[in-house]
Amino acid sequence: MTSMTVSHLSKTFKLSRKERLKAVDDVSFELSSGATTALVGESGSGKSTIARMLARLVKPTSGEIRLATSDYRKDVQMVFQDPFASLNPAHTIGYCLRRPLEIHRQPGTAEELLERVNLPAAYARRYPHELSGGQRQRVAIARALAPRPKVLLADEPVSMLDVSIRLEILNLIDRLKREEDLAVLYVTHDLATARHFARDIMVMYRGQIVESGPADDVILTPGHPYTRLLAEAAPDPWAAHEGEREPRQERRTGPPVADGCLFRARCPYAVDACANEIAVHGEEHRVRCVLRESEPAG
Ligand SMILES: Nc1ncnc2c1ncn2[C@@H]1O[C@H](COP(=O)(O)OP(=O)(O)OP(=O)(O)O)[C@@H](O)[C@H]1O
Repeated sequence: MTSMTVSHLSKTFKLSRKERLKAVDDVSFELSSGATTALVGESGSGKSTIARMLARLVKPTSGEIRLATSDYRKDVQMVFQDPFASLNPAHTIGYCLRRPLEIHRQPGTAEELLERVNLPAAYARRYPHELSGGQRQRVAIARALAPRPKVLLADEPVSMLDVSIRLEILNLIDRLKREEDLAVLYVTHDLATARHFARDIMVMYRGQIVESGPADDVILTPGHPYTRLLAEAAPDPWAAHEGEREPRQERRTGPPVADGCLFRARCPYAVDACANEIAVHGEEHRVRCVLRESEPAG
């Protein structure tokens, strides 16, 4: 069942009097209950801006976000990248978890929420600084679940955690998704976990979704040259820390590209037609590339 429908969503940041940055450019997709959708792409491609618009932390420039249910504040919750910044150090874990229960008038206790994320109930009396990064992220997940949301936005939920515990946290989100029938948006630059945990993958490049479809199709038979590049360059997901992240994409403040494929300057297969308006090909597995017509994925 569709939980959230995103239509023609765009965000342009005003950098100065003259400079504008199109961080998200006409993006449409749906999130379904009981399914994880991954949003992948290199740093600066606009993934977080999409998640933050869905969480109502950033106002869209245009487009529409429609929720199947009526209580947006309760039904859409977010887990952030940094578990050290997301919990107020002045309050106990119990307080952090009881607040959303009270605000959203939900039954249950902080201790029950802790058990749902495999932490001892006694942790309710502890303070955030007494917990490890992974334990804090479990608390952040428990807090997000307290209002019994329909949609969970997970923005790089494990990229700041120790490699050794990343899978545990992703498995936890996966279990909760099944148990609570949640629609999960998993924002990541890690293709391996995207393929493992997501039903569908959307690939972003410079604010646009250049490819989307069932996870295995997108990863095993990528149709867009950019997805192929990402798949070939994919770092070992369990290696070291974030030091090996790709360089941020150069900012897009130059003269706007009127039409055509934004990847064409970097694309080894670019042809003249890439400068024209690019149609999206395919129904379930969609690819925004002119070559798609003559050269099917594979
Ligand atoms: N508040 C803001 N003001 C101006 N520019 C912004 C703002 N927020 C994001 N941007 C810019 O928008 C672009 C997209 O950023 P965004 O954080 O969405 O990318 P991302 O794909 O999530 O990258 P990362 O993986 O590094 O988080 C970047 O060029 C970024 O510098």
